[in-house]
Amino acid sequence: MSNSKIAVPDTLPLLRDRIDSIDSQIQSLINERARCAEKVAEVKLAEQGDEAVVFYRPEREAQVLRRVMERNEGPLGNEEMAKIFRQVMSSCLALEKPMRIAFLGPEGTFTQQAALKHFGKSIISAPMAAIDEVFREVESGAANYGVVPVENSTEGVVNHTLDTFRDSQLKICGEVEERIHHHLLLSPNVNADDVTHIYSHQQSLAQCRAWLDRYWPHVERVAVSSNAEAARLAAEAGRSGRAIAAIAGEVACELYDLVKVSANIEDRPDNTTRFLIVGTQDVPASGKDKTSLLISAKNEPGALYRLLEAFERHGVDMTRLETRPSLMSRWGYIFYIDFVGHYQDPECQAVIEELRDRAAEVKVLGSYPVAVL
Ligand SMILES: O=C(O)C(=O)C[C@]1(C(=O)O)C=C[C@@H](O)C=C1
Repeated sequence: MSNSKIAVPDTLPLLRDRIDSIDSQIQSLINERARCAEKVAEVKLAEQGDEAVVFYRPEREAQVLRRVMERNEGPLGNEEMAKIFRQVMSSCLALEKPMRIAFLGPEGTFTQQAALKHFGKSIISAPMAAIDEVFREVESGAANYGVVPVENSTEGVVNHTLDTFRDSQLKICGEVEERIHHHLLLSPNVNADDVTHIYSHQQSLAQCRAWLDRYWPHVERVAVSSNAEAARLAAEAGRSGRAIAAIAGEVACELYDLVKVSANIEDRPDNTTRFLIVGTQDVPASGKDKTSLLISAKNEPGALYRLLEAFERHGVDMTRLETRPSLMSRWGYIFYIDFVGHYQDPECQAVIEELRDRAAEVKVLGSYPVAVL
């Protein structure tokens, strides 16, 4: 008989006794798991050496979380259960080695929210002022990994992130998707009727454009470096009695003690942002992976067709294509292509080889597990 079929008592004291006893078993098991992780760290150090040791293994984490979801029988939902295991693994990894994660700051940004979703809460947060600073922090070894936004379902790509990959040797080690909910926030010291300006990041202002046109058509919109910065400025203004509202998310609202004037004001309810995890390691296949490429192509008729044709012929599923103008006058365009599969899969290897024959440059930005959570 499986555990889920054991009879549940039906009085409050008995139910609580039962919960206490289960908690104690769960706690012992979590510590037993943590001891295994400590041992894993010793084995990795012995096998790989101090310099080369890689504690964080995105492909293994993705496999663990997928398995949790597959075997889950409820009543807790699959995602809810995976989130619990996400945090257990985060604690275990911190025991092996605490990870310093650089992200597009300041504290309270959606990028920080994405970093916590991907790595769990047991990380050392390192907020950076700009996307290229996130890259530099990882390149210099000051941070283990970085988190940057790459595309939004309403506003399209974050060009700055794509452009930074041109000159960086960093690899994409993972992706994470976050549903973006924007709120109009104000200091509790001021009145909504007195609002003179609305601050936010330019992308957030754009994502709420229709709502702003409808409800705040005459209030000046001001683009600032991030929505968390907008929240900080709104809080600061409120302290001197100035009514400046901010558009930002939940984390920023809490961090700066603001109140929500209106919640979920984004024009599209399915507004989602995709973030990338950048690091220095090549991630082995997890069984469900994506690969990102950067391709410089000559500006000549049929150039893009010849690139795409290779995907079709080998049956490799392309999930994204972005075009950026090349910075070097000699080449016309840079394409960013995402496709399903790992670069070591035979059919993906075949495509990449053909692309190398047809393009000026093909850079594999990384293969990484498809986002689980
Ligand atoms: O399997 C490993 O390599 C581990 O280090 C263990 C573990 C885990 O807790 O399950 C922890 C960190 C890694 O990122 C992956 C998995």
